[in-house]
Amino acid sequence: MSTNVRLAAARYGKSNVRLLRVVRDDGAGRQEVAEYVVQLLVEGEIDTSFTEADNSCVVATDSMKNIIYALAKTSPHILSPELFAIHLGTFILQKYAHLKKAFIDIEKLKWTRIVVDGKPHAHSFIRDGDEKHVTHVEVDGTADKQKLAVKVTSGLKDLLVLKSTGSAFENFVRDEYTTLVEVSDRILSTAVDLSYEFQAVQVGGEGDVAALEGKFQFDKASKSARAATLEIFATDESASVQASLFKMATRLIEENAGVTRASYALPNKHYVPVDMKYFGVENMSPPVKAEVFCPLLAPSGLITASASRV
Ligand SMILES: O=c1[nH]c(=O)c2[nH]c(=O)[nH]c2[nH]1
Repeated sequence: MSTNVRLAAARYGKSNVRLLRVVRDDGAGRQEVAEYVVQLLVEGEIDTSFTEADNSCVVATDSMKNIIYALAKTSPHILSPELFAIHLGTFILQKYAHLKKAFIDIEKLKWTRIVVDGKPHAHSFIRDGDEKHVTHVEVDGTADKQKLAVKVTSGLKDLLVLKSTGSAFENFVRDEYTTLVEVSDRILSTAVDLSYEFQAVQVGGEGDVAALEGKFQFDKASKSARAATLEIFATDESASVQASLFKMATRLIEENAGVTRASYALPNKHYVPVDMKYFGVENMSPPVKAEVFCPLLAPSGLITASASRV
């Protein structure tokens, strides 16, 4: 074995654990469903499994998958991806003394109630979009297993939006490399990738998990983040993706007291006006008020930024 190489970092677990949980409210004759894709990784006293082929410290990733399914059955928090992730991280660290940190990612798929005769149906749902609610939870029991440090970052991804006007892009750097014309009116389209961080908290055990919902109102934050994103996108007279992005992040932080930071990654999915003047059709009358556009698959711009509470 080499003497000048050491294990610098190690983390392992199960990814892509797919589950759907039915929650029955027989009294109300209603059912809820939650479909998740879960990843659970851990850190701790596991180095010898890498360096000495010692599996005695390895909780098998197969067992981790079983723990995810077992808690999906028993957890009172299953309908909240954030609370379920905290419950899962807390559970695994308190069960196994040698595991010190847990990292949980959950992607929640979209199932919206079908409306029949104007009323939401009791147990039928439609996948109405590719958009996913996501959460990333870090639980740290390094200092104290009865006082776990918890960090939650939630967000959404693959939310595809387009506006056909109300967007301009002017006054940018013009030099020998510039071919883009300035436009006062253009199509703006993006696939929103958003994440927002909550204040760090301490959790003693499963009993404390429910209290976090009262503190952070994860579900309300998720709805408010989505609404802030969509409403600013629609109503802002956009000077650029950059300027609209910062307005979205500002509103999100202002509306959610528990959120400390909001980060967006917004691809600028270009729609290019088709130039038809060569065959005598006026599509682009200055300043480029076009009506027929060609969607460009690639390349796209990519605008990213974070805003934080001061
Ligand atoms: O909103 C935009 N921001 C840019 O930085 C940029 N660059 C570009 O070519 N088009 C756009 N649009």
